[in-house]
Amino acid sequence: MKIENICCIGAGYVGGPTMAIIAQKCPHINVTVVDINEKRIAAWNDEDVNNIPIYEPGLSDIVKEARGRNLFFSTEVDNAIDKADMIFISVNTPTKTYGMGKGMAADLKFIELCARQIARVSTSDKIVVEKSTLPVRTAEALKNILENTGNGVKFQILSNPEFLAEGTAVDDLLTPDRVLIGGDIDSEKGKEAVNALVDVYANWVSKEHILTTNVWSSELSKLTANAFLAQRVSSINAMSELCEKTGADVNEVAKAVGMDSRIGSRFLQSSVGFGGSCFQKDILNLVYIAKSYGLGEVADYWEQVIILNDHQKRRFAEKIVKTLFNTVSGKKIAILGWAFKKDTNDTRESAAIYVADYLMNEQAEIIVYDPKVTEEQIYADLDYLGTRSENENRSLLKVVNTAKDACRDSHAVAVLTEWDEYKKLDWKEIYSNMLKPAFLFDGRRLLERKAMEDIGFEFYAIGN
Ligand SMILES: NC(=O)C1=CN([C@@H]2O[C@H](COP(=O)(O)OP(=O)(O)OC[C@H]3O[C@@H](n4cnc5c(N)ncnc54)[C@H](O)[C@@H]3O)[C@@H](O)[C@H]2O)C=CC1
Ligand SMILES: O=C(O)[C@H]1O[C@H](OP(=O)(O)OP(=O)(O)OC[C@H]2O[C@@H](n3ccc(=O)[nH]c3=O)[C@H](O)[C@@H]2O)[C@H](O)[C@@H](O)[C@@H]1O
Repeated sequence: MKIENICCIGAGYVGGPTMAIIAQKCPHINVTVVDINEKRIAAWNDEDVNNIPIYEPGLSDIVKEARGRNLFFSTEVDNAIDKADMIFISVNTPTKTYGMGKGMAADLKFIELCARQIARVSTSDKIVVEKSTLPVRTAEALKNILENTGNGVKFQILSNPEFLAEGTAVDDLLTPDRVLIGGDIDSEKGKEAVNALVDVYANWVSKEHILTTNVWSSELSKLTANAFLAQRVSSINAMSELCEKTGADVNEVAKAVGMDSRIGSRFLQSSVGFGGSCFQKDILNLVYIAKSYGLGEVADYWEQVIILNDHQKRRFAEKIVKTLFNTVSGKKIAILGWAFKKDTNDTRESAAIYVADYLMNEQAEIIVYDPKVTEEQIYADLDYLGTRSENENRSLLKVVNTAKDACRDSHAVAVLTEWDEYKKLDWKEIYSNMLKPAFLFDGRRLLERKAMEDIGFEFYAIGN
């Protein structure tokens, strides 16, 4: 079976970059990315490719190359669905904020809406691909919706979770560690569908890196991968606190431990806590699934990863207050970095939001500088928390355009995102423009203790 037309529902952090790469690597396939968010689609279509809605190194060049040739962005969802042989569902699956499973389960309403829409408008057989991260056995529900249309159209459902990380999305998509495709491999039609998707990826990924499994293994592998990655961060962060008490240095510990080839060195960077749209959401989802099968110990085991992460964010903020003589009321604190990691403009679940909120509760005046995050986004993140009124958020926190401006006349500086440019700042000048004693809190282990102390800073770094 040869795929000629692909439709992707959801033009977000996954749908946009993933489809851009497919379009670039498969010029013989027409790829249409659709979304109900008109502003987002307009931005993807902006004449100036620098204005596409997602910042990812290398992405704008790929969009420039393929857009208008075989890559299209549109709000005409029905049209694109009907034309496609293969439909990726790449919509958001956030944690539920209401009703059963509130605060834990994944909210699948957007997924269900997509399935119903596909069922309603399709007039020819289609392969439906789960690209969103979903609870194990979601394909069963999708199948149920799709197969009960009564119009004779046949659907095959595949699971093809995405493992890209933000900030390195283009590289991750071009050279993935593996592509995972789950399908109904016990049936001929199912195998055909799996092979059709394998063939798409085989345009640039070697066959050894394309793994096929049954649907449930594929769905569960995605949650498992994120849980393992987040667990490593929480594990090293747990050690960071012990390091601070004992004189050990968490970077040295991470290096020593990571050199054991059975452990490996990646994902052992201690930090102010992991953020991002997925780690927390996917682990909560895993905990909820385990509980729903009555697996209390399994649920508790994974929940601890989140509990430790919340603790890490809180203890960093507490450290600032304690160090500043137990009060930050009326004190100016500069926050460098709002994105949840470097090289992305995504701020979802960023540790910076929680640290700022904590300090604002202590009546600190916060000044933020982030090279890629807009003022509008920063206020939206705070307003979303609902801790205080919109007016109060705007009076307690200001956003500026340079690190120098953020730090001027401040009592303390907190580095919360590991942007490369912060390493190259003129820290001497920053120090000279701050109130004394000048406190510097490094939540990312970005700066050298000795160099900072030589300048005169009172320096604190996670795990050291
Ligand atoms: N952000 C990431 O780095 C990764 C995310 N994922 C998973 O991928 C999925 C998508 O995540 P993101 O791209 O970050 O989300 P996102 O929020 O950036 O994008 C989702 C898009 O879907 C659109 N949408 C929702 N319902 C729709 C509908 N019925 N019709 C048309 N468009 C609709 C929304 O308007 C939004 O633009 C989630 O399940 C997430 O867990 C997986 C791997 C990496
Ligand atoms: O499902 C998803 O959404 C994605 O989630 C993560 O990707 P992402 O959240 O974009 O970024 P990561 O590089 O994993 O970082 C997540 C958070 O952990 C933090 N982190 C990461 C690594 C580390 O050693 N220490 C650490 O504190 C980062 O600063 C960041 O806040 C996974 O790495 C991807 O494989 C997955 O596809």
